[in-house]
Amino acid sequence: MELRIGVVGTGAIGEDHIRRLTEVITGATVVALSDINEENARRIAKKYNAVFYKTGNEVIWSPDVDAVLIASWDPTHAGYVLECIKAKKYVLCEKPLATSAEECLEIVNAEIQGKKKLVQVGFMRRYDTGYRELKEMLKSGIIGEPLMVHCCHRNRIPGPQHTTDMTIKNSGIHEIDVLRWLLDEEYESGQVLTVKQNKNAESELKDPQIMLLKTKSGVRIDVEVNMNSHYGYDIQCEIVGEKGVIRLPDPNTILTKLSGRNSYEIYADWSFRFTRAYDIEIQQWIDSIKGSGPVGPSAWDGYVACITADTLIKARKRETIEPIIIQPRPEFYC
Ligand SMILES: NC(=O)C1=CN([C@@H]2O[C@H](COP(=O)(O)OP(=O)(O)OC[C@H]3O[C@@H](n4cnc5c(N)ncnc54)[C@H](O)[C@@H]3O)[C@@H](O)[C@H]2O)C=CC1
Ligand SMILES: O=C1[C@@H](O)[C@H](O)[C@@H](O)[C@H](O)[C@H]1O
Repeated sequence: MELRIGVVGTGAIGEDHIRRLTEVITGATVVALSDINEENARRIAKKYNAVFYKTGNEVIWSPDVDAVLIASWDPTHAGYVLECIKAKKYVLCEKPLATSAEECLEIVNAEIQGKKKLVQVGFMRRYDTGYRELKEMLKSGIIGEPLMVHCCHRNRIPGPQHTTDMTIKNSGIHEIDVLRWLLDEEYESGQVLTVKQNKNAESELKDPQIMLLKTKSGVRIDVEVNMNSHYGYDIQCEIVGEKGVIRLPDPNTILTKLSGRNSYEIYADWSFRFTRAYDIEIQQWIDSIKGSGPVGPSAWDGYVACITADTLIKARKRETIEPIIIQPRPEFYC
């Protein structure tokens, strides 16, 4: 049975997910889409033989749509996810789940009231081969207990209208989620350092920033989130354990030997770096919702990531170390 998918938001990743659902993923067809950029959405609808709807809610409530993928701007996510829960439809929402922890809790409570897990959040790094291997190695105990984690999240240039808070809530939120998943424990406290300003950054944008996190067991984490690396998209993660160190591999690009140099390509952005992870994420989402329901990052994971990001933003503004206070996890998400 082909699952009929509606897509809300057909910008960069929305269009890429539509291509993926059409050309790579099996068992699903994009039948409907919407975007406030009507001209672009109509172009994509024509290209993929889907129906254009004027509003996202029309896509969500359409009887021709079985499940929804949300890839519109961050502040629109919560409203659309709540609408999907009302319509009792499965939804894969790009990260962040919402732009505040309060909105995330509203989603969590609506899902619990509906008595059915419908929501998955687009934390695709959990599907990246490198991160999965790191998790397996940590579990094997080969490096002993993890003690420290050093990460870099470097973007070549920021997207339009990128703000200082978004560096944490839109970009750094990937590390917030994936490190909690890797280490399999919650955070205790967080802090953000701003550093000497990159003069290539827009003047209002504090860039780069360093997120510092401490987990409940005492693991210390530092993450450089840099929106203006200029040289490329570069994701690094090194875990220092009691007996050794493990490190996320760089993407497997071709080694070129030319003019007296060895060189590897560095990808320009996330769409190249995580292509395979998105493919696996979406295929597993489709397969799971045809079966007993989503098994990927839940609305609860979306909430924990968001409250952590909110706390880090507060810590940066106050120049303090802030406790990360997470509500008790409801039985529904255990
Ligand atoms: N998992 C990942 O690695 C990535 C996730 N994302 C997430 O995906 C979302 C979209 O990001 P991009 O595609 O890079 O941005 P984009 O700006 O290229 O596309 C966003 C689209 O949303 C549309 N939109 C805005 N308000 C809307 C509304 N009320 N209803 C319907 N459409 C609306 C815009 O017109 C635009 O076409 C963001 O939430 C972002 O955080 C983006 C890139 C990578
Ligand atoms: O989610 C993503 C973007 O929205 C974000 O802006 C980038 O910084 C991330 O690396 C990318 O994965």
